[in-house]
Amino acid sequence: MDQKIKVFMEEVRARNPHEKEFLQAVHEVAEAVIPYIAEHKLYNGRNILLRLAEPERAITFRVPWVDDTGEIRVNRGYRIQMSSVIGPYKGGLRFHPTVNMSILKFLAFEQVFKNSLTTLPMGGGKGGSDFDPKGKSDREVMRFCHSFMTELYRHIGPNTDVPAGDIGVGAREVGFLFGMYRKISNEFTGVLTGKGLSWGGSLIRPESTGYGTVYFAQNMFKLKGDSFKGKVVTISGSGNVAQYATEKANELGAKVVTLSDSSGTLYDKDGINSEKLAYVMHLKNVKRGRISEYLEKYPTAEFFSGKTPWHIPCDVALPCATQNELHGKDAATLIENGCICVSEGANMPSTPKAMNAFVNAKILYAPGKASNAGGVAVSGLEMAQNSMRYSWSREDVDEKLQGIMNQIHDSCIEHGTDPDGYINYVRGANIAGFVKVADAVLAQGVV
Ligand SMILES: NC(=O)C1=CN([C@@H]2O[C@H](COP(=O)(O)OP(=O)(O)OC[C@H]3O[C@@H](n4cnc5c(N)ncnc54)[C@H](O)[C@@H]3O)[C@@H](O)[C@H]2O)C=CC1
Ligand SMILES: O=C(O)CCC(=O)C(=O)O
Repeated sequence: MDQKIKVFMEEVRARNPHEKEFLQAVHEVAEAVIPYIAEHKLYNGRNILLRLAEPERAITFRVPWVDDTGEIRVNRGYRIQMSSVIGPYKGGLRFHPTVNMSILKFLAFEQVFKNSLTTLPMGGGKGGSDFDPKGKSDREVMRFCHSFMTELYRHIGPNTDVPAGDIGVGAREVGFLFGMYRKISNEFTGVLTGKGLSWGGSLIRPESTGYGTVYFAQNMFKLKGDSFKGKVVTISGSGNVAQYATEKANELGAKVVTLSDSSGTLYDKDGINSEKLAYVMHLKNVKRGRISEYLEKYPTAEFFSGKTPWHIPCDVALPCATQNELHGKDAATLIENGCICVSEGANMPSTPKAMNAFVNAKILYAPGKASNAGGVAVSGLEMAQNSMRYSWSREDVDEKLQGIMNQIHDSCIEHGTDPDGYINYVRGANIAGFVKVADAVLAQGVV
């Protein structure tokens, strides 16, 4: 089997030689799915995974814009349309200086399997730009978003490709992007999700990724007769996903003691309660400051400059910042310190060594494509509400989100249970995500 995986990866590597993150994401899926294909004749000899590892379309484009000093700036825009076999391309836009083809292709590839897991009819895509919103004025961000959309609009549409937010793209950016799309297409359609409530957005979409990550962990605990009550939780990041994971973990009786950003980790041993979280939300979403500024208001907290949260002892770790932010040695430290559950809010935050360490230690470990699927799931519900020209209540959407997270958890159990009863959620998520897409690929022929 190792030989089959090696041969497959050689072919993918030959075509994408320098795309480290993309190759990492493909390898993780191949390790689970190639043995499964070998045991299921229906999928044998059809090169399904090879086809899924090649984007249907990868678009790059120039994004010129004018900064506040009048200087003309240029960034690169991207949209990777990975697979539309089970529905329109769906996935976020990331604005961050590290954005490149490898990162967006890994994200688009993950998105195909994640969206399949949600049970909703959505294909996979991802896009973005190397534009850095940090330190830019609202007007600069608006001019950039408008320019970005004047090219992107010709490649997307409510039945073709429906982008949303990701790192660096939140409610403000989605607003500017939607405004330009509406103007140049002369249509008001659900072409983006994560929209404002008064113009087609869904209740619970801002909360959904963070809440979903906690709901997934709650499911893992439930199976063991355990819960979040009294657990100490470390969270990385302090953006959208981290904020709402904190809110839900607090609500379930846990104590969240860390948040972070690219400058370091905030540690508040007394817990980041709802009052302190409101301060963080203002700091990050309105003031757009650094997490270290928390200490100006709550001076008993500590700040570890340049460090991630994983050295702080905890029962539960929720990585909610970015890819490869949790290394093998961090996983070893977490396990040594008694961590019993890791649920990923970010996409591929654990390196392969860290993933193996969690699985080998047989702790509860959920990979992002399962545990963070709540965000795109509620995006799918936003699309459904837009099509109906109707809005569901907060309770309705939250109940549907919980139902979807439960179903994803059940699919992982179905495909990931080891003979000794341990649930390998990595294998479970990859196989369950693959089966639905593979069946559609077979039904539709070589296209
Ligand atoms: N927003 C959504 O609905 C979804 C987001 N995700 C993933 O969740 C993660 C966080 O995304 P959001 O919270 O939406 O973005 P955001 O832009 O609101 O927040 C990103 C956070 O990550 C931190 N961060 C970014 N790069 C970092 C680095 N190199 N080192 C340390 N910290 C870093 C930022 O400081 C910030 O706190 C990403 O991996 C994203 O792909 C996954 C599913 C859905
Ligand atoms: O809501 C969406 O369409 C995208 C969410 C996303 O980017 C993700 O799941 O990583």
